[in-house]
Amino acid sequence: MTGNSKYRYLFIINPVAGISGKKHFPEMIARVFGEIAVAVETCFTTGKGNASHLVRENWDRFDVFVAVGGDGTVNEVISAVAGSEKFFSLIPAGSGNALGRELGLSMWPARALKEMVTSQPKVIDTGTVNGRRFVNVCGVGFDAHIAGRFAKSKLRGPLSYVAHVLRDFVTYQPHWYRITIDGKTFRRKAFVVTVANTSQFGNNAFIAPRAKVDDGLLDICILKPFPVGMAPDLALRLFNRQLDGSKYCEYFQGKDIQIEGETLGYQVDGEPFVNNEPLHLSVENKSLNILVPEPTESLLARLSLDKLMKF
Ligand SMILES: Nc1ncnc2c1ncn2[C@@H]1O[C@H](COP(=O)(O)OP(=O)(O)OP(=O)(O)O)[C@@H](O)[C@H]1O
Repeated sequence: MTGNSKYRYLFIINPVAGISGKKHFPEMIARVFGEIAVAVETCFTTGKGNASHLVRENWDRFDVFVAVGGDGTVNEVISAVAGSEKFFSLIPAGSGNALGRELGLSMWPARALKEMVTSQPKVIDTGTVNGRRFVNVCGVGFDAHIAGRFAKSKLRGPLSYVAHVLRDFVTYQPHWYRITIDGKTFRRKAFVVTVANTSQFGNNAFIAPRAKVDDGLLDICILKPFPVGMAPDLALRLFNRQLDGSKYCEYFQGKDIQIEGETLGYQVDGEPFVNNEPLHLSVENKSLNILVPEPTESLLARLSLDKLMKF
């Protein structure tokens, strides 16, 4: 028996997240968790918004709501759990898996599930944008453009992201934005303006390398227009946690951010939205109880990969 045996778990599985089938998940979850938790149930989402609905519908029956899917599923579950005494957890099974990677979880669902048995409680920050909750990143510009493309695409998985980026980044036109960070306002033409609670878009693309999920701050990365020839250097920096060292990047930290612009399609944890109002973003310090295993080999593997890439 572990300390987690006192909890009642609801696993909310998105059947279309990522590229792997999910039909075997309920059986796998019952096998691993059946004997150690007070109660374990699984359910499948039926469409957009359904994961939040499933949390609310089952609120009193469970202590831990587990998202099984990608960052869109995570966003829907955390939106219903944040600010309460209930716990959130996740099995990364999507295309980008930004939060799972940030927390050092295994990208192999079966392994992540086994590691979850020994999870420890932690409290992390979330952000809000015009009243909508996010846990990873929110942004305007090229990332929002790609989120829109990806949402319409039938192909999922990391390679689908790469294909969209390669197809559109040469022709994408940067826009002007009026940005206010903790009361200081300035204008910038930008390829991307990202406001980040965690350091990455997903797939270890570190748009905000200094971001920490529990520091009470949002990190703002402004990627200015750059010559096409600089794309390989910026891509290398993105995956090597060094984007903030580029002369095309301006980097800030703050708690209260406003973004105004003519074109304000934006993305929230990878999901696209259209908006005609200025975006108001703020951090909610220590607003989400999570249950995750201590970072082990999966995080260590990532760290040693980072070290290798520096040589
Ligand atoms: N049964 C369903 N049928 C169709 N879409 C669904 C269903 N359940 C959930 N969705 C939607 O699927 C979308 C994609 O899910 P999710 O973001 O978890 O996976 P992903 O996009 O593959 O991974 P990532 O966000 O990590 O890149 C979300 O917008 C979610 O609302």
